Amino acid sequence: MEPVLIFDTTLRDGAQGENISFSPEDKIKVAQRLDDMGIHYIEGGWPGSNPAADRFFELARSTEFVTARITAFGSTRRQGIPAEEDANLKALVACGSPAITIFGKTWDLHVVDIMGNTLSENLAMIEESVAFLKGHGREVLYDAEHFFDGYRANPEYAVKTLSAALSGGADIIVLCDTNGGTLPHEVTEILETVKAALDAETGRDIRMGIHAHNDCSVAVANSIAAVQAGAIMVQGTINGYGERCGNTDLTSVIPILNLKLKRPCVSAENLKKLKPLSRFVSETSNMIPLASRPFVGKSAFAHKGGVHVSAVMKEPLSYEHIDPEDVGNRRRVLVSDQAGRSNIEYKAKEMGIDLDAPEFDSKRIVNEIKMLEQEGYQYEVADGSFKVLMDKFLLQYEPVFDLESFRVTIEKDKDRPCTSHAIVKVNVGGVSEITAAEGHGPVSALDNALRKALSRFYKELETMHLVDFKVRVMDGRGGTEAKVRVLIESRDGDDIWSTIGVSEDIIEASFEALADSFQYKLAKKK
Ligand SMILES: CC(=O)SCCNC(=O)CCNC(=O)[C@H](O)C(C)(C)COP(=O)(O)OP(=O)(O)OC[C@H]1O[C@@H](n2cnc3c(N)ncnc32)[C@H](O)[C@@H]1OP(=O)(O)O
Ligand SMILES: CC(=O)C(=O)O
Repeated sequence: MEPVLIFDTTLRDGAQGENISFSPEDKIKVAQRLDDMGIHYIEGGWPGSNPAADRFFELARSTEFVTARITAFGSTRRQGIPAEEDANLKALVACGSPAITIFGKTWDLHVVDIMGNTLSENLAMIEESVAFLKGHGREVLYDAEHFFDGYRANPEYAVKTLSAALSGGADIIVLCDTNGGTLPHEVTEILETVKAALDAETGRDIRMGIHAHNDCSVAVANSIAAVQAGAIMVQGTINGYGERCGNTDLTSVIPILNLKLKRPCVSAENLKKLKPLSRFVSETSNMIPLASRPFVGKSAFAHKGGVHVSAVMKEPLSYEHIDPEDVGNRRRVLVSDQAGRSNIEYKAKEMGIDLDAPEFDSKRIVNEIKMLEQEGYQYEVADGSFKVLMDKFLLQYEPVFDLESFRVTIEKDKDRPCTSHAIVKVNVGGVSEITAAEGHGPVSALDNALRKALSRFYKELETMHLVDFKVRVMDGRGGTEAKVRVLIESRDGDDIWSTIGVSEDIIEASFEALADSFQYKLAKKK
Protein backbone atom coordinates (compact mmCIF):
# COMPACT_ATOMS: atom_id res chain seq x y z
CA MET A 1 0.00 0.00 0.00
CA GLU A 2 1.33 3.48 -0.88
CA PRO A 3 2.52 5.33 2.27
CA VAL A 4 0.40 8.29 3.29
CA LEU A 5 2.03 11.59 2.36
CA ILE A 6 1.96 14.32 4.97
CA PHE A 7 1.47 17.82 3.62
CA ASP A 8 2.12 20.51 6.19
CA THR A 9 0.44 23.89 5.74
CA THR A 10 1.36 25.43 9.11
CA LEU A 11 3.20 28.23 7.33
CA ARG A 12 0.24 29.03 5.04
CA ASP A 13 -3.13 27.89 6.47
CA GLY A 14 -1.66 27.85 10.01
CA ALA A 15 -0.65 31.47 9.55
CA GLN A 16 -4.29 32.27 8.64
CA GLY A 17 -5.17 31.44 12.29
CA GLU A 18 -5.99 34.32 14.62
CA ASN A 19 -2.93 35.75 16.44
CA ILE A 20 -0.48 33.67 14.40
CA SER A 21 2.20 35.17 12.24
CA PHE A 22 5.68 34.06 11.27
CA SER A 23 8.59 36.11 10.01
CA PRO A 24 10.30 34.64 6.89
CA GLU A 25 13.23 33.58 9.11
CA ASP A 26 10.83 31.85 11.56
CA LYS A 27 9.24 30.09 8.60
CA ILE A 28 12.58 28.72 7.47
CA LYS A 29 13.34 27.44 10.97
CA VAL A 30 9.93 25.73 11.18
CA ALA A 31 10.40 24.28 7.67
CA GLN A 32 13.77 22.83 8.68
CA ARG A 33 12.23 21.18 11.75
CA LEU A 34 9.41 19.76 9.60
CA ASP A 35 11.96 18.42 7.14
CA ASP A 36 13.94 16.88 9.99
CA MET A 37 10.74 15.14 11.12
CA GLY A 38 10.37 13.57 7.66
CA ILE A 39 7.33 15.56 6.47
CA HIS A 40 6.82 15.13 2.71
CA TYR A 41 5.48 18.55 1.63
CA ILE A 42 5.79 21.98 3.25
CA GLU A 43 3.52 24.74 2.01
CA GLY A 44 5.40 27.98 2.62
CA GLY A 45 2.86 30.64 1.62
CA TRP A 46 1.24 32.49 -1.24
CA PRO A 47 3.92 34.15 -3.42
CA GLY A 48 3.05 37.67 -4.42
CA SER A 49 0.49 38.09 -1.63
CA ASN A 50 2.95 39.88 0.68
CA PRO A 51 6.71 40.59 0.86
CA ALA A 52 7.24 38.07 3.71
CA ALA A 53 5.95 35.22 1.54
CA ASP A 54 8.32 36.18 -1.27
CA ARG A 55 11.25 36.43 1.14
CA PHE A 56 10.45 32.94 2.48
CA PHE A 57 10.72 31.41 -1.01
CA GLU A 58 13.94 33.34 -1.62
CA LEU A 59 15.42 31.88 1.60
CA ALA A 60 14.00 28.42 0.82
CA ARG A 61 15.82 28.36 -2.53
CA SER A 62 19.18 28.43 -0.73
CA THR A 63 18.17 26.02 2.06
CA GLU A 64 18.70 22.32 1.73
CA PHE A 65 15.72 20.12 2.51
CA VAL A 66 16.27 16.40 2.80
CA THR A 67 12.81 14.85 2.65
CA ALA A 68 10.40 17.70 2.13
CA ARG A 69 9.28 19.34 -1.11
CA ILE A 70 8.65 23.04 -0.69
CA THR A 71 5.27 23.99 -2.06
CA ALA A 72 3.84 27.36 -3.05
CA PHE A 73 0.13 28.15 -2.81
CA GLY A 74 -2.11 30.31 -4.96
CA SER A 75 -5.38 30.50 -6.85
CA THR A 76 -6.35 29.65 -10.39
CA ARG A 77 -6.04 32.45 -12.95
CA ARG A 78 -8.43 35.39 -12.74
CA GLN A 79 -11.45 35.16 -15.01
CA GLY A 80 -11.23 36.54 -18.53
CA ILE A 81 -7.42 36.54 -18.92
CA PRO A 82 -5.02 33.92 -20.29
CA ALA A 83 -3.06 31.94 -17.71
CA GLU A 84 0.27 33.21 -18.99
CA GLU A 85 -0.80 36.81 -18.23
CA ASP A 86 -2.01 36.09 -14.72
CA ALA A 87 0.23 37.76 -12.12
CA ASN A 88 -0.56 35.16 -9.47
CA LEU A 89 0.37 32.20 -11.68
CA LYS A 90 3.54 33.97 -12.82
CA ALA A 91 4.53 34.60 -9.18
CA LEU A 92 3.95 30.90 -8.40
CA VAL A 93 6.33 29.88 -11.15
CA ALA A 94 8.88 32.57 -10.29
CA CYS A 95 9.14 31.51 -6.64
CA GLY A 96 10.98 28.39 -7.78
CA SER A 97 9.26 25.81 -5.56
CA PRO A 98 9.31 22.28 -7.00
CA ALA A 99 5.64 21.74 -6.14
CA ILE A 100 2.68 24.12 -6.42
CA THR A 101 -0.78 23.89 -4.90
CA ILE A 102 -3.54 25.87 -6.51
CA PHE A 103 -7.07 26.12 -5.26
CA GLY A 104 -10.10 26.44 -7.48
CA LYS A 105 -13.84 26.75 -7.02
CA THR A 106 -16.07 23.67 -6.78
CA TRP A 107 -19.27 25.10 -5.39
CA ASP A 108 -21.58 26.73 -7.92
CA LEU A 109 -22.63 29.20 -5.23
CA HIS A 110 -19.07 30.54 -5.13
CA VAL A 111 -18.62 30.49 -8.89
CA VAL A 112 -21.79 32.37 -9.69
CA ASP A 113 -22.80 34.38 -6.60
CA ILE A 114 -19.43 35.20 -5.06
CA MET A 115 -17.16 35.49 -8.10
CA GLY A 116 -19.81 36.57 -10.62
CA ASN A 117 -18.39 33.97 -12.99
CA THR A 118 -19.90 31.39 -15.29
CA LEU A 119 -19.70 27.66 -14.63
CA SER A 120 -17.89 27.01 -17.91
CA GLU A 121 -15.29 29.81 -17.45
CA ASN A 122 -14.52 28.40 -13.98
CA LEU A 123 -13.79 24.98 -15.52
CA ALA A 124 -11.51 26.65 -18.08
CA MET A 125 -9.71 28.60 -15.33
CA ILE A 126 -8.97 25.38 -13.46
CA GLU A 127 -7.79 23.36 -16.46
CA GLU A 128 -5.69 26.14 -18.01
CA SER A 129 -4.07 27.14 -14.71
CA VAL A 130 -3.01 23.58 -13.91
CA ALA A 131 -1.77 23.09 -17.49
CA PHE A 132 0.23 26.34 -17.32
CA LEU A 133 2.01 25.23 -14.11
CA LYS A 134 2.59 21.71 -15.45
CA GLY A 135 4.05 23.35 -18.56
CA HIS A 136 6.69 24.86 -16.27
CA GLY A 137 7.65 21.39 -15.04
CA ARG A 138 6.13 21.60 -11.58
CA GLU A 139 4.35 18.97 -9.56
CA VAL A 140 0.81 20.36 -9.24
CA LEU A 141 -1.57 19.63 -6.40
CA TYR A 142 -5.11 20.79 -6.98
CA ASP A 143 -7.00 21.90 -3.84
CA ALA A 144 -10.73 21.67 -4.60
CA GLU A 145 -12.01 24.40 -2.31
CA HIS A 146 -15.41 23.75 -0.67
CA PHE A 147 -15.49 20.35 -2.32
CA PHE A 148 -17.93 18.72 0.08
CA ASP A 149 -20.38 21.66 0.14
CA GLY A 150 -20.12 21.92 -3.63
CA TYR A 151 -20.75 18.21 -4.02
CA ARG A 152 -23.83 18.32 -1.81
CA ALA A 153 -25.20 21.27 -3.82
CA ASN A 154 -24.38 20.05 -7.33
CA PRO A 155 -22.50 16.72 -7.47
CA GLU A 156 -22.23 16.60 -11.23
CA TYR A 157 -20.59 20.03 -11.48
CA ALA A 158 -18.32 19.38 -8.49
CA VAL A 159 -16.89 16.28 -10.17
CA LYS A 160 -16.48 18.22 -13.45
CA THR A 161 -14.16 20.69 -11.67
CA LEU A 162 -11.93 17.75 -10.65
CA SER A 163 -11.99 16.36 -14.18
CA ALA A 164 -10.87 19.80 -15.41
CA ALA A 165 -7.90 19.73 -13.02
CA LEU A 166 -7.01 16.21 -14.18
CA SER A 167 -7.27 17.26 -17.83
CA GLY A 168 -4.83 20.05 -17.04
CA GLY A 169 -2.44 17.43 -15.64
CA ALA A 170 -2.90 17.73 -11.85
CA ASP A 171 -0.79 15.18 -9.99
CA ILE A 172 -2.90 14.97 -6.84
CA ILE A 173 -6.52 16.01 -6.29
CA VAL A 174 -7.18 17.29 -2.77
CA LEU A 175 -10.75 17.48 -1.52
CA CYS A 176 -11.14 20.42 0.87
CA ASP A 177 -13.71 20.72 3.63
CA THR A 178 -13.15 24.45 3.62
CA ASN A 179 -16.01 25.39 5.97
CA GLY A 180 -15.36 22.42 8.25
CA GLY A 181 -19.01 21.36 8.32
CA THR A 182 -18.65 17.82 7.00
CA LEU A 183 -18.78 14.71 9.19
CA PRO A 184 -16.61 11.59 8.88
CA HIS A 185 -19.31 9.32 7.41
CA GLU A 186 -19.92 11.90 4.66
CA VAL A 187 -16.20 12.12 3.89
CA THR A 188 -16.03 8.34 3.51
CA GLU A 189 -19.07 8.15 1.29
CA ILE A 190 -18.23 11.13 -0.93
CA LEU A 191 -14.52 10.38 -1.31
CA GLU A 192 -15.17 6.74 -2.23
CA THR A 193 -17.85 7.70 -4.79
CA VAL A 194 -15.81 10.49 -6.35
CA LYS A 195 -12.60 8.48 -6.52
CA ALA A 196 -14.45 5.60 -8.19
CA ALA A 197 -15.94 8.00 -10.75
CA LEU A 198 -12.56 9.64 -11.54
CA ASP A 199 -10.75 6.28 -11.73
CA ALA A 200 -13.41 5.01 -14.15
CA GLU A 201 -13.29 8.19 -16.24
CA THR A 202 -9.49 8.26 -16.58
CA GLY A 203 -8.69 4.55 -16.36
CA ARG A 204 -6.11 5.42 -13.65
CA ASP A 205 -5.82 5.13 -9.90
CA ILE A 206 -6.26 8.83 -9.12
CA ARG A 207 -4.16 10.07 -6.21
CA MET A 208 -6.39 11.93 -3.78
CA GLY A 209 -5.78 14.00 -0.68
CA ILE A 210 -7.83 15.61 2.09
CA HIS A 211 -7.69 19.12 3.57
CA ALA A 212 -10.10 19.42 6.51
CA HIS A 213 -11.03 22.29 8.80
CA ASN A 214 -12.02 21.75 12.39
CA ASP A 215 -15.27 23.69 12.74
CA CYS A 216 -17.13 20.55 13.90
CA SER A 217 -14.15 19.35 15.92
CA VAL A 218 -13.71 16.39 13.55
CA ALA A 219 -10.91 17.49 11.20
CA VAL A 220 -8.63 14.69 12.39
CA ALA A 221 -11.46 12.13 12.20
CA ASN A 222 -12.33 13.36 8.70
CA SER A 223 -8.72 13.04 7.57
CA ILE A 224 -8.44 9.53 8.95
CA ALA A 225 -11.77 8.61 7.31
CA ALA A 226 -10.40 9.95 4.01
CA VAL A 227 -7.28 7.80 4.28
CA GLN A 228 -9.39 4.74 4.98
CA ALA A 229 -11.51 5.63 1.94
CA GLY A 230 -8.44 5.77 -0.33
CA ALA A 231 -6.73 9.17 0.12
CA ILE A 232 -2.94 9.05 0.02
CA MET A 233 -2.29 12.58 1.28
CA VAL A 234 -3.32 14.42 4.43
CA GLN A 235 -2.94 18.17 4.59
CA GLY A 236 -2.83 19.75 8.01
CA THR A 237 -0.87 21.87 10.43
CA ILE A 238 1.21 21.39 13.54
CA ASN A 239 -1.02 21.90 16.60
CA GLY A 240 -4.03 22.28 14.30
CA TYR A 241 -3.45 26.02 13.84
CA GLY A 242 -5.45 27.53 10.99
CA GLU A 243 -8.30 29.69 9.80
CA ARG A 244 -11.21 29.99 12.35
CA CYS A 245 -11.25 26.79 14.46
CA GLY A 246 -8.12 25.51 12.80
CA ASN A 247 -7.00 22.80 10.47
CA THR A 248 -6.36 19.06 10.82
CA ASP A 249 -3.86 18.64 13.64
CA LEU A 250 -0.92 16.70 12.26
CA THR A 251 0.33 16.02 15.78
CA SER A 252 -2.65 13.65 16.04
CA VAL A 253 -2.82 12.40 12.45
CA ILE A 254 0.82 11.30 12.31
CA PRO A 255 0.76 9.08 15.43
CA ILE A 256 -2.67 7.70 14.54
CA LEU A 257 -1.38 6.64 11.12
CA ASN A 258 1.87 5.26 12.50
CA LEU A 259 0.72 3.61 15.69
CA LYS A 260 -2.96 2.78 15.23
CA LEU A 261 -3.48 2.18 11.53
CA LYS A 262 0.00 0.79 10.90
CA ARG A 263 0.37 3.13 7.90
CA PRO A 264 3.70 4.70 8.93
CA CYS A 265 4.17 8.13 7.40
CA VAL A 266 7.36 9.01 9.32
CA SER A 267 9.96 6.70 10.86
CA ALA A 268 9.57 5.50 14.46
CA GLU A 269 12.71 7.48 15.30
CA ASN A 270 11.25 10.67 13.82
CA LEU A 271 7.92 10.10 15.59
CA LYS A 272 9.79 10.71 18.85
CA LYS A 273 10.42 14.28 17.64
CA LEU A 274 6.68 15.04 17.58
CA LYS A 275 6.30 16.67 20.98
CA PRO A 276 9.46 18.81 20.62
CA LEU A 277 8.21 19.87 17.17
CA SER A 278 4.81 20.82 18.58
CA ARG A 279 6.47 22.91 21.31
CA PHE A 280 8.84 24.52 18.82
CA VAL A 281 5.93 25.63 16.63
CA SER A 282 4.01 26.96 19.68
CA GLU A 283 7.05 28.93 20.80
CA THR A 284 7.80 30.27 17.33
CA SER A 285 4.22 31.36 16.76
CA ASN A 286 4.01 32.73 20.30
CA MET A 287 0.99 30.58 21.17
CA ILE A 288 0.57 29.01 24.62
CA PRO A 289 0.84 25.22 24.19
CA LEU A 290 -2.46 23.50 24.89
CA ALA A 291 -1.85 21.14 27.82
CA SER A 292 -4.68 18.78 26.84
CA ARG A 293 -3.60 18.40 23.21
CA PRO A 294 -3.67 14.64 22.45
CA PHE A 295 -0.30 12.90 22.11
CA VAL A 296 1.88 16.01 22.57
CA GLY A 297 0.23 18.08 25.34
CA LYS A 298 1.74 18.33 28.80
CA SER A 299 -1.34 16.60 30.22
CA ALA A 300 -1.65 13.93 27.52
CA PHE A 301 -0.08 11.35 29.84
CA ALA A 302 -0.61 13.09 33.21
CA HIS A 303 -2.34 10.98 35.85
CA LYS A 304 -4.20 12.64 38.68
CA GLY A 305 -6.84 10.26 40.06
CA GLY A 306 -5.42 7.95 42.72
CA VAL A 307 -7.07 4.92 41.09
CA HIS A 308 -5.31 5.69 37.81
CA VAL A 309 -1.88 6.21 39.36
CA SER A 310 -2.11 3.06 41.41
CA ALA A 311 -2.85 1.04 38.24
CA VAL A 312 -0.32 2.85 36.02
CA MET A 313 2.43 2.06 38.51
CA LYS A 314 1.66 -1.62 38.03
CA GLU A 315 1.05 -1.52 34.29
CA PRO A 316 1.17 1.71 32.23
CA LEU A 317 -1.18 0.23 29.59
CA SER A 318 -3.97 0.28 32.19
CA TYR A 319 -4.52 4.02 31.66
CA GLU A 320 -2.34 4.89 28.65
CA HIS A 321 -3.30 4.10 25.07
CA ILE A 322 0.31 4.30 23.83
CA ASP A 323 3.77 4.59 25.32
CA PRO A 324 4.28 8.38 25.73
CA GLU A 325 7.91 8.05 24.69
CA ASP A 326 6.86 6.88 21.20
CA VAL A 327 5.80 10.49 20.49
CA GLY A 328 8.52 12.14 22.57
CA ASN A 329 6.21 12.81 25.52
CA ARG A 330 6.45 11.56 29.09
CA ARG A 331 4.27 10.22 31.85
CA ARG A 332 3.50 12.64 34.69
CA VAL A 333 1.87 12.02 38.02
CA LEU A 334 0.04 14.90 39.65
CA VAL A 335 -0.40 15.39 43.35
CA SER A 336 -3.72 16.90 44.32
CA ASP A 337 -6.79 16.40 46.46
CA GLN A 338 -7.70 13.52 44.14
CA ALA A 339 -4.45 11.75 44.91
CA GLY A 340 -4.10 8.48 46.72
CA ARG A 341 -1.02 6.92 48.26
CA SER A 342 0.23 5.80 44.88
CA ASN A 343 0.59 9.39 43.59
CA ILE A 344 2.79 10.30 46.55
CA GLU A 345 4.86 7.16 46.21
CA TYR A 346 5.37 7.79 42.49
CA LYS A 347 6.34 11.45 42.99
CA ALA A 348 8.65 10.56 45.86
CA LYS A 349 10.40 7.99 43.69
CA GLU A 350 10.76 10.58 40.91
CA MET A 351 12.45 12.92 43.42
CA GLY A 352 14.80 10.19 44.62
CA ILE A 353 13.14 9.98 48.07
CA ASP A 354 13.64 6.74 49.96
CA LEU A 355 10.21 5.15 50.24
CA ASP A 356 11.41 2.72 52.87
CA ALA A 357 12.50 5.44 55.29
CA PRO A 358 10.73 4.93 58.65
CA GLU A 359 9.31 8.48 58.47
CA PHE A 360 7.62 7.74 55.15
CA ASP A 361 3.98 7.26 56.00
CA SER A 362 2.35 7.96 52.65
CA LYS A 363 -1.17 7.65 54.06
CA ARG A 364 -0.54 10.42 56.60
CA ILE A 365 1.14 12.54 53.92
CA VAL A 366 -1.80 12.10 51.53
CA ASN A 367 -4.23 13.19 54.25
CA GLU A 368 -2.18 16.25 55.12
CA ILE A 369 -1.81 17.21 51.47
CA LYS A 370 -5.57 16.92 51.04
CA MET A 371 -6.09 19.28 53.98
CA LEU A 372 -3.62 21.78 52.55
CA GLU A 373 -5.38 21.58 49.19
CA GLN A 374 -8.64 22.41 50.99
CA GLU A 375 -6.94 25.60 52.12
CA GLY A 376 -6.03 26.48 48.54
CA TYR A 377 -2.61 24.95 47.95
CA GLN A 378 -2.30 23.11 44.68
CA TYR A 379 0.77 20.91 44.53
CA GLU A 380 0.20 19.53 41.06
CA VAL A 381 1.42 22.88 39.71
CA ALA A 382 4.05 23.56 42.37
CA ASP A 383 6.75 20.90 42.23
CA GLY A 384 9.23 23.07 44.16
CA SER A 385 6.87 23.57 47.11
CA PHE A 386 5.95 19.88 46.97
CA LYS A 387 9.63 18.97 47.44
CA VAL A 388 9.97 21.41 50.37
CA LEU A 389 6.83 19.91 51.92
CA MET A 390 8.11 16.37 51.47
CA ASP A 391 11.38 17.33 53.16
CA LYS A 392 9.32 18.59 56.10
CA PHE A 393 7.29 15.36 56.27
CA LEU A 394 10.44 13.26 56.11
CA LEU A 395 12.21 15.34 58.74
CA GLN A 396 14.84 16.25 56.16
CA TYR A 397 13.96 19.92 56.15
CA GLU A 398 16.83 22.23 57.02
CA PRO A 399 15.72 25.85 56.59
CA VAL A 400 18.25 27.80 54.54
CA PHE A 401 17.17 30.94 56.41
CA ASP A 402 14.72 32.08 59.08
CA LEU A 403 12.62 35.15 58.49
CA GLU A 404 12.70 37.66 61.29
CA SER A 405 10.58 40.32 59.57
CA PHE A 406 9.82 42.10 56.34
CA ARG A 407 8.20 45.41 55.44
CA VAL A 408 6.93 46.47 52.02
CA THR A 409 5.91 50.02 51.11
CA ILE A 410 4.30 51.34 47.99
CA GLU A 411 4.33 55.03 47.20
CA LYS A 412 2.31 56.89 44.64
CA ASP A 413 2.77 60.60 44.00
CA LYS A 414 0.30 62.52 41.93
CA ASP A 415 2.75 63.07 39.07
CA ARG A 416 4.98 60.03 39.37
CA PRO A 417 4.48 56.30 38.78
CA CYS A 418 4.24 53.91 41.76
CA THR A 419 7.48 52.92 43.49
CA SER A 420 7.90 49.88 45.78
CA HIS A 421 10.49 49.27 48.50
CA ALA A 422 11.08 46.29 50.76
CA ILE A 423 13.15 45.75 53.91
CA VAL A 424 13.89 42.14 54.89
CA LYS A 425 15.54 40.81 58.06
CA VAL A 426 16.68 37.20 57.97
CA ASN A 427 18.80 34.94 60.12
CA VAL A 428 21.18 32.43 58.53
CA GLY A 429 22.93 30.05 60.91
CA GLY A 430 22.69 32.53 63.81
CA VAL A 431 23.83 35.55 61.75
CA SER A 432 21.28 38.32 61.18
CA GLU A 433 21.18 40.27 57.95
CA ILE A 434 18.98 43.22 57.14
CA THR A 435 18.67 44.60 53.60
CA ALA A 436 16.52 47.00 51.64
CA ALA A 437 15.73 47.04 47.92
CA GLU A 438 13.34 48.56 45.44
CA GLY A 439 11.58 46.87 42.55
CA HIS A 440 8.96 47.07 39.81
CA GLY A 441 6.09 46.42 42.18
CA PRO A 442 6.02 45.05 45.75
CA VAL A 443 6.81 41.40 44.90
CA SER A 444 9.80 42.39 42.82
CA ALA A 445 11.02 44.63 45.70
CA LEU A 446 10.60 41.75 48.16
CA ASP A 447 12.37 39.34 45.82
CA ASN A 448 15.27 41.79 45.39
CA ALA A 449 15.60 42.44 49.15
CA LEU A 450 15.50 38.74 50.05
CA ARG A 451 17.96 37.84 47.32
CA LYS A 452 20.29 40.63 48.50
CA ALA A 453 20.11 39.41 52.09
CA LEU A 454 20.74 35.78 51.19
CA SER A 455 23.43 36.38 48.57
CA ARG A 456 25.88 37.27 51.34
CA PHE A 457 25.62 33.61 52.41
CA TYR A 458 24.78 31.85 49.14
CA LYS A 459 26.70 32.97 46.04
CA GLU A 460 24.84 30.47 43.85
CA LEU A 461 21.71 32.65 43.96
CA GLU A 462 23.25 34.88 41.28
CA THR A 463 22.15 32.53 38.50
CA MET A 464 18.58 32.05 39.74
CA HIS A 465 15.76 34.21 38.33
CA LEU A 466 12.06 34.65 38.85
CA VAL A 467 10.42 34.02 35.45
CA ASP A 468 6.69 34.06 36.08
CA PHE A 469 4.29 35.27 38.73
CA LYS A 470 0.58 34.45 38.80
CA VAL A 471 -2.11 35.42 41.27
CA ARG A 472 -5.52 33.79 41.49
CA VAL A 473 -8.36 34.84 43.77
CA MET A 474 -9.69 31.59 45.20
CA ASP A 475 -13.08 32.61 46.45
CA GLY A 476 -14.42 35.64 44.64
CA ARG A 477 -17.24 35.99 47.22
CA GLY A 478 -14.81 37.38 49.78
CA GLY A 479 -14.20 40.45 47.61
CA THR A 480 -10.91 42.14 48.54
CA GLU A 481 -10.67 39.91 51.64
CA ALA A 482 -10.69 36.70 49.62
CA LYS A 483 -7.79 34.28 49.84
CA VAL A 484 -5.30 34.47 47.01
CA ARG A 485 -3.02 31.82 45.62
CA VAL A 486 0.33 32.98 44.26
CA LEU A 487 2.37 30.82 41.93
CA ILE A 488 5.95 31.70 41.18
CA GLU A 489 8.10 30.09 38.52
CA SER A 490 11.86 30.29 38.97
CA ARG A 491 14.68 29.27 36.72
CA ASP A 492 18.32 28.40 37.01
CA GLY A 493 19.77 27.43 33.64
CA ASP A 494 17.63 24.57 32.35
CA ASP A 495 16.08 23.88 35.73
CA ILE A 496 12.61 25.40 36.17
CA TRP A 497 10.49 24.97 39.30
CA SER A 498 7.23 26.35 40.66
CA THR A 499 6.33 27.29 44.19
CA ILE A 500 3.09 28.33 45.84
CA GLY A 501 1.83 30.59 48.62
CA VAL A 502 -1.70 31.03 49.98
CA SER A 503 -2.96 33.82 52.21
CA GLU A 504 -5.63 36.50 52.51
CA ASP A 505 -2.73 38.91 52.03
CA ILE A 506 -1.23 38.91 48.55
CA ILE A 507 2.21 40.04 49.82
CA GLU A 508 2.31 37.28 52.43
CA ALA A 509 1.28 34.67 49.84
CA SER A 510 3.99 36.00 47.52
CA PHE A 511 6.60 35.85 50.27
CA GLU A 512 5.68 32.26 51.05
CA ALA A 513 6.11 31.28 47.38
CA LEU A 514 9.40 33.20 47.16
CA ALA A 515 10.74 31.62 50.35
CA ASP A 516 9.91 28.12 49.04
CA SER A 517 11.65 28.95 45.79
CA PHE A 518 14.90 29.93 47.56
CA GLN A 519 14.58 26.95 49.90
CA TYR A 520 14.12 24.55 46.96
CA LYS A 521 17.11 25.94 45.11
CA LEU A 522 19.50 26.04 48.07
CA ALA A 523 18.41 22.74 49.65
CA LYS A 524 18.87 21.02 46.30
CA LYS A 525 22.47 22.26 46.19
CA LYS A 526 23.08 20.88 49.67
C1 LIG B 1 -9.64 28.51 1.38
C2 LIG B 1 -8.43 29.29 1.55
O1 LIG B 1 -7.86 29.26 2.60
S1 LIG B 1 -7.87 30.18 0.25
C3 LIG B 1 -6.52 31.06 0.88
C4 LIG B 1 -6.92 32.27 1.60
N1 LIG B 1 -5.76 32.98 1.99
C5 LIG B 1 -5.64 34.28 1.78
O2 LIG B 1 -6.51 34.93 1.26
C6 LIG B 1 -4.37 34.91 2.30
C7 LIG B 1 -3.58 35.65 1.22
N2 LIG B 1 -4.43 36.53 0.43
C8 LIG B 1 -4.06 37.79 0.10
O3 LIG B 1 -3.01 38.31 0.50
C9 LIG B 1 -4.98 38.53 -0.81
O4 LIG B 1 -6.29 38.05 -0.67
C10 LIG B 1 -4.50 38.36 -2.30
C11 LIG B 1 -3.17 39.14 -2.48
C12 LIG B 1 -4.31 36.93 -2.69
C13 LIG B 1 -5.54 38.95 -3.26
O5 LIG B 1 -5.79 40.27 -2.88
P1 LIG B 1 -6.79 41.20 -3.74
O6 LIG B 1 -6.39 41.13 -5.16
O7 LIG B 1 -6.81 42.51 -3.07
O8 LIG B 1 -8.21 40.46 -3.64
P2 LIG B 1 -9.14 40.19 -2.40
O9 LIG B 1 -8.36 39.56 -1.31
O10 LIG B 1 -9.91 41.42 -2.01
O11 LIG B 1 -10.20 39.15 -3.01
C14 LIG B 1 -9.83 37.91 -3.50
C15 LIG B 1 -9.95 37.89 -5.02
O12 LIG B 1 -9.53 36.60 -5.48
C16 LIG B 1 -10.55 36.06 -6.34
N3 LIG B 1 -10.50 34.63 -6.22
C17 LIG B 1 -10.86 33.91 -5.13
N4 LIG B 1 -10.69 32.61 -5.40
C18 LIG B 1 -10.21 32.51 -6.65
C19 LIG B 1 -9.83 31.43 -7.48
N5 LIG B 1 -9.90 30.18 -7.02
N6 LIG B 1 -9.38 31.69 -8.72
C20 LIG B 1 -9.28 32.95 -9.14
N7 LIG B 1 -9.61 34.02 -8.42
C21 LIG B 1 -10.07 33.80 -7.17
C22 LIG B 1 -11.83 36.66 -5.81
O13 LIG B 1 -12.86 36.62 -6.75
C23 LIG B 1 -11.38 38.08 -5.52
O14 LIG B 1 -11.33 38.78 -6.73
P3 LIG B 1 -12.09 40.21 -6.96
O15 LIG B 1 -11.37 41.15 -6.02
O16 LIG B 1 -11.86 40.49 -8.37
O17 LIG B 1 -13.48 39.96 -6.56
C1 LIG C 1 -7.47 25.39 0.27
C2 LIG C 1 -7.91 25.63 1.63
O1 LIG C 1 -7.16 26.11 2.45
C3 LIG C 1 -9.27 25.29 1.98
O2 LIG C 1 -10.08 25.00 1.11
O3 LIG C 1 -9.59 25.33 3.18
